[in-house]
Amino acid sequence: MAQHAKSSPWREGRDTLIRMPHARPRTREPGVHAHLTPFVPDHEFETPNAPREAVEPEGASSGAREASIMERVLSRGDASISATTYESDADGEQLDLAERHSLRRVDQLRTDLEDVTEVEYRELRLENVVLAGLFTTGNVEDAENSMRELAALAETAGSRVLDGVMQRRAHPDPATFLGSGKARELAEIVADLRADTVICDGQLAPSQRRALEDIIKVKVIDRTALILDIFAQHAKSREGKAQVELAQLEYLLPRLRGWGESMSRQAGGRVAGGAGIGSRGPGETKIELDRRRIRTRMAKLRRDIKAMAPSREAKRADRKRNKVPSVAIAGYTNAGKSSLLNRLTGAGVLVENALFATLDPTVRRSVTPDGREFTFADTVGFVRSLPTELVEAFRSTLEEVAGADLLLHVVDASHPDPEGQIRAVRAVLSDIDGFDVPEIVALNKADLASPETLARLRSQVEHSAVVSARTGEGIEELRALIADMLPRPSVEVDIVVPYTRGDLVSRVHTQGELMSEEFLPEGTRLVARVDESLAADLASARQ
Ligand SMILES: Nc1nc2c(ncn2[C@@H]2O[C@H](COP(=O)(O)OP(=O)(O)OP(=O)(O)O)[C@@H](O)[C@H]2O)c(=O)[nH]1
Ligand SMILES: [Mg+2]
Repeated sequence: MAQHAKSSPWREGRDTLIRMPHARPRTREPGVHAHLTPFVPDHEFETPNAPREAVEPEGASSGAREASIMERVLSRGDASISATTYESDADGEQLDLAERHSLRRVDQLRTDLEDVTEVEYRELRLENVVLAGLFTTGNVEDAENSMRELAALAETAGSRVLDGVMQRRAHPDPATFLGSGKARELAEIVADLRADTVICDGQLAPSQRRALEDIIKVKVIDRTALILDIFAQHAKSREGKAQVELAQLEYLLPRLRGWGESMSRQAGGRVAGGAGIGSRGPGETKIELDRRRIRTRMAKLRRDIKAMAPSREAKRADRKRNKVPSVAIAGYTNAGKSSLLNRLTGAGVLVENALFATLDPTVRRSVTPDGREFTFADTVGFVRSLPTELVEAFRSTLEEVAGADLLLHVVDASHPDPEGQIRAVRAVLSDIDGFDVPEIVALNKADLASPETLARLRSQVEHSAVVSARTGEGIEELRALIADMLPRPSVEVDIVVPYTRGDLVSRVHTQGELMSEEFLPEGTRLVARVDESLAADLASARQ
């Protein structure tokens, strides 16, 4: 064990919490932890540091703040709920980085819950956090990776990770997640560092969270809440936003007790009167009111999402009808999916050195080297053990993948555990009904990965390409592999198309595989492979 401790960044010990100074990838203050190893080797954390001022004016008393929140909530009738600031159904251009950052600056932990009800959840502001994890099964590396990922997620959410601690124990403590003694040690660390939030690496039962908060005296959240928060910050499309909000509410509902028992309280008459919800009876608690409003909001979101579905369905049906083959790009978050898509298509899809830069499906057109058209769809990044509340929120992305002709699975080959990432992605995909799409594994970040790792990974997957989205290495090979694995048009034709039907000739160029083209007096003679519908159109055009 001592050996292990030496090579590991953890300061291990059976009787103390294991601290993980490396959990702090971006240091802005000179201090003890200034020499930290980044989470991912290429993480430069170049994201501009948005100022993190609080939303409320300085000096605002908590009473005044509460009143202003209340006002905001009350000024939103049901009508404004449907007019929530959803942006266009962006299915392509999602480039407004500046806008994202300004959004983050205003309210870095924005949650759409503000539209619904005043619950403590949305007062959650992750500023200075300490991470807490359990180190259950023997493997130190896994535990470290999981904590590093949590640290990177926390950074993505806009918080500063001050420290990380882990406890070695076989099972989470049913009452307090960490053992209660360890929780008290953690409370001291938190007080020392003046942290305001603890993020637990796992899922906390509502009662565990409350018990931990009672001991630690600051907000405690779990991995799911953190991921939800990031999703809420990054969702761009109308549907993405609605789905994330629904997931947030689902998560929130059983946890409506407030952050610590002391914070739950009875609603004053002011709330009931102004909210315009006439059905509230005397003596009903604020929490019950919130719960009802949340359910109403959830029902509305479900209806909205249902109503949005046709456009996506229609788009896909359209592609199906035109028989444009599609390639879905999937992979672990931060693997380089968007970068690779940019390389392959020259598209300006957002690339950001933060996890979950992409939240909505983004479709691009491309052509194979032999001229066949197809589409690429970028997708959201996966995380290890994606919380179940979130799976539904990503169905739009996942459906995109399931409906594709080919899966381009991008892997960060420079990650400490690429196999674990591959497994995580495959596990989620295999959960989708009828998922049966041929897969190409793109071993990305070859510029950083070791040749041994690349060789090992290559030997484990059937169709792979070693690439670097950054340097362009291997991109041509990948293109060729994609062209090779895309479904081929099935009908072979040898046909003369009259010169009046240039449209058909160009369709053969873009959709078919052209073997030869010859210009005869009566028209263009084409020898090609095309799909059935084009073959039928060609046949009917023949004189
Ligand atoms: N060195 C190196 N860095 C890369 C390469 N490909 C991507 N990156 C970097 O990895 C980070 C993540 O890239 P993205 O393309 O945003 O990753 P993604 O998989 O789309 O991430 P999400 O959409 O957040 O899930 C960025 O900082 C990229 O510059 C590569 O081949 N080599
Ligand atoms: Mg992306």
